[in-house]
Amino acid sequence: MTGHSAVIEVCGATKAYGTGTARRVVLEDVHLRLLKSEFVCVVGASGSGKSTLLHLVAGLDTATEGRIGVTAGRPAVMFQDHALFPWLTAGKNVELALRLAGIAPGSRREQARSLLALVGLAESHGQRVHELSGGMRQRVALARALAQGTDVLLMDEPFAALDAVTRRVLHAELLRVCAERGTAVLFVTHDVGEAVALADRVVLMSSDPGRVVAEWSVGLRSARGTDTPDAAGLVDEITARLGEEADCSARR
Ligand SMILES: Nc1ncnc2c1ncn2[C@@H]1O[C@H](COP(=O)(O)OP(=O)(O)OP(=O)(O)O)[C@@H](O)[C@H]1O
Repeated sequence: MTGHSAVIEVCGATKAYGTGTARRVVLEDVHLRLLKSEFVCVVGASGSGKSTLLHLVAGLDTATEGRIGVTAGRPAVMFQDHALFPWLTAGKNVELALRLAGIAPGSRREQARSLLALVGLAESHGQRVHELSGGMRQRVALARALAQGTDVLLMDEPFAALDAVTRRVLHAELLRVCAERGTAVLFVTHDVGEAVALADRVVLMSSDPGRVVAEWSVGLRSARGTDTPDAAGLVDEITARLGEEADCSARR
């Protein structure tokens, strides 16, 4: 991997599914680089290959061409569906991840407690997942992802199923936790407002095939996470460009 502090480096990644006349190029020559502690949101129309890109970076699928480098082993992944064990307590779910990360049995319980406290669930250690609200479950999922102890977190619409207020609270929590731990985040969403609220950088993908076609540095334009006129202007600008891309792909 080139560059000192890049934690994710995607170089010319192409992904095609099928063969012969059924071959379909979903991603084409995608380049993307994330530095330590950087928060990058990927937006694009449905089917533009955002999830596919995340799967490639996660090592859940392989690129047809190109190279994908991730430092510090396997990144943690968090999806819209929390995928927790509902019959286990919040604490046990996190402890399980700690066990898989090779943490010694004696310190798992304490570490699970402090991770749950970090995501604002200090009191819920002993509660079973099925007793928790949707927002609380996503917090447990975040604690479990953090339990893997990696510098890189990959998130695919993790808050899409939550109401606006809960989502806002979790945005603030996520930014705080990642800043505290120096975690880099690659976050997929089709909500441009969410992207501008969270990201240092927003990357826009085209469809058919998915390519990185535009990029905005949010920090240069507005303070993230706030309802400033600059942030609203940036949301409008990115949304307009997203619309142009959707029109282009509809004409192809
Ligand atoms: N295993 C697969 N086999 C064949 N085609 C696939 C496979 N996985 C994804 N695709 C196709 O790749 C394209 C991109 O899918 P992907 O889920 O990455 O898009 P997306 O931008 O994340 O979409 P959305 O915003 O709707 O979640 C879609 O047309 C999808 O049908």
